[in-house]
Amino acid sequence: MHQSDWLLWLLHGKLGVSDYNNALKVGYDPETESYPSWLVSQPFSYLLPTVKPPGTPIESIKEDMRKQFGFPKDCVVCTGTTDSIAAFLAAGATLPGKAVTSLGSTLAIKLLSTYRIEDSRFGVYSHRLDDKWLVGGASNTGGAVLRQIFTDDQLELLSQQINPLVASTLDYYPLPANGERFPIADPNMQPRLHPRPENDVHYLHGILESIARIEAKAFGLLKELGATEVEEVYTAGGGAKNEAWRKIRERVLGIPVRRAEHTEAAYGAALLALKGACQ
Ligand SMILES: Nc1ncnc2c1ncn2[C@@H]1O[C@H](COP(=O)(O)OP(=O)(O)O)[C@@H](O)[C@H]1O
Ligand SMILES: O=C(CO)[C@H](O)[C@H](O)COP(=O)(O)O
Repeated sequence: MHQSDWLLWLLHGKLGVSDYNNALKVGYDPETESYPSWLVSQPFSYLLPTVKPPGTPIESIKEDMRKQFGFPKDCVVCTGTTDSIAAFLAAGATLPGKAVTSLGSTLAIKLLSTYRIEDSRFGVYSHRLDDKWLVGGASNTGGAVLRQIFTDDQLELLSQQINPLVASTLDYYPLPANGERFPIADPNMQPRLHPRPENDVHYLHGILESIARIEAKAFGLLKELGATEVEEVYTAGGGAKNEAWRKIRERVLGIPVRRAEHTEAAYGAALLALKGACQ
């Protein structure tokens, strides 16, 4: 059971229901809308959840939960999705070639593509989004490694002093611990955060630029593997507020990079609930 399935179960009380985005990671195939036969033949397969499209009504909210949280009597609980897909939905990107990079603790990329791409050599997989595909993966770089070095206040102050139009020559691979998933899949990959210059503005500039290069490598890889080519990137998550970083990324990626109008994944989850309520 996925975390979100458990949380929803507390609300509706019907055990073993999931959506095809969360269920992907337990082997569900969203294209054939079934589990593969090798999985179904396992002795534990009775534990696999029943899968519905995201935003499908499951059940009315349990009476005790309804009273505890003050929901209306007609409140219905719907299937959800994963956090970075919810961030994609929140950003409002609807056309192939549009992508959302979630700069939270990690860096998660979702590119809307007409084609489905799977390549475990590089940690690339596709989530279904109605009749299209969200191609991408999640890198362990991102905000968690920044927080190991700087406070959020320092990040804000130092970033204001960066000149984003000038390329940093510092070359790092910022990771919070050993191990990377995408665009390099290597559980033993070591972080590279040295040499550290004396000036913290230069250091942060080098780190942000290096993370932007990882993002560019990721989009380049998706193109090589046959995904629809990225045209524009929206940004969600805690890193979305960093204007210097946005400009660095725009220079490094060579395409428009915008802050999403709604940068919270919760907004995307609410849109799914709205879809379910209209069914
Ligand atoms: N000004 C900033 N510039 C870049 N990153 C920032 C800034 N402020 C906060 N962050 C990063 O945002 C991250 C938190 O974002 P959030 O979307 O809440 O993450 P998650 O939900 O994945 O934990 C932190 O890891 C932090 O390093
Ligand atoms: O790094 C993450 C959480 O730590 C990502 O959000 C997650 O791995 C992305 O998963 P998905 O593509 O299934 O939404």
